[in-house]
Amino acid sequence: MKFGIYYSYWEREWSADCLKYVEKVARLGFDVLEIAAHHLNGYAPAHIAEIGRAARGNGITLTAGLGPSPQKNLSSPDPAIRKAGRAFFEETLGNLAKLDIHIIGGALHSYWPIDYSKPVDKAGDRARGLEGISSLADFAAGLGVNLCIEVLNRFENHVLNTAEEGVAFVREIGKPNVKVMLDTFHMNIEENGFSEAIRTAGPLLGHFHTGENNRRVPGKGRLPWHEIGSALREIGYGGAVVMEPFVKMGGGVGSDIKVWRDLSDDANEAQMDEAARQAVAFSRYVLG
Ligand SMILES: O=C(CO)[C@H](O)[C@H](O)[C@H](O)CO
Ligand SMILES: [Mn+2]
Repeated sequence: MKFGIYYSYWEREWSADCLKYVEKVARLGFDVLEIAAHHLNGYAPAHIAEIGRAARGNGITLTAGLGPSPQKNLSSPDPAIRKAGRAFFEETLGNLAKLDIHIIGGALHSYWPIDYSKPVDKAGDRARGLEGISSLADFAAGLGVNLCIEVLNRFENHVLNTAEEGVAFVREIGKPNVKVMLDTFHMNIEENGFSEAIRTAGPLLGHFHTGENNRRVPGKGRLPWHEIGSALREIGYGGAVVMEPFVKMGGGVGSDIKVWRDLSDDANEAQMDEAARQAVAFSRYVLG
C-alpha cells in the first residue's frame, strides 16, 4: 500500500497549482500526491514537465482526482455535452500520461456534484455513463491509465452509491483498467458495513480515499480504522490509500464539499502540515 493526500486539503480551488505540494508531502511522510485533473489541460507543457521532474526528484507518485463538470458529463442526455466530455477526457488522459499518472479517480461516469434541482434519471444516466466509460477505457489503457469509478454518497451523486452498485457497473464494463473506487466518508453514509463493502469490491478495488465521518484527517473522528485496515489487508489491496480531508471553508472546494465551518481548529499552515504528518503516520500504522 502507498499512502497519499489530495492537495485540496490545503487549497480553496481545484485549479490551484500542485507543484509546491510535491516537496511538502514528501517531507510530511507521504508516498503519493493526488492532484486535481479539472484544470490540468490549462497547464503549460513546461509546467507539466516541471511537476513531473519534481515528483521524480522527491520520490512521489502522482494520482489524479476529478469531479467532471456538467459541461464534460459523459452521461449527459445531450450528445454535444457527451462529445465535449470525451474530448476533455482524451486531452486530460494525455496530460496524465505525461505526468506518469496511472490512476484517475472520481465520478468519471457522471458529473459532480449533482444539481438536484433538476429531475433525476438514474437508469438513463447509468446507461450513458457506462457507454462513455466503456468506449474510453481502451484509449486510457493505451496511455497506461486506470479509470477508477468513485462510489459517492446520495447527496453528491445518484448513479453509484454503494460498493455493490460500483462493482456491478465495473463488471458490466469488463475492462481490466476500469476499477471501483471507494471512499470511507461516503461508505460511512451508505454502506451496511465497511468490511463487507471492501470485500464486495475485492480485486476490483483500484483506488481508495480516506476521510473521517466529518472529513477531518484520519484518526481525528470515529471511523473504525482497524476494521477498514483488516478488510484492506484481507483482500490484498496493494494500491494507493489517499486521504481526502476537507477542513477549511471557502472557494469552489468549500462550496462543492459543503464546508460551512472551520473543522481545523483554526489551524495555520504549519498546524495543517503537522495534522497531515500525524494522519499519515496513523494511516500507515492502522491500515498498512
Ligand atoms: O469524494 C469526493 C467528493 O466528495 C471526490 O473524491 C472528490 O472530492 C471529487 O471527485 C473532486 O476531485
Ligand atoms: Mn473521494
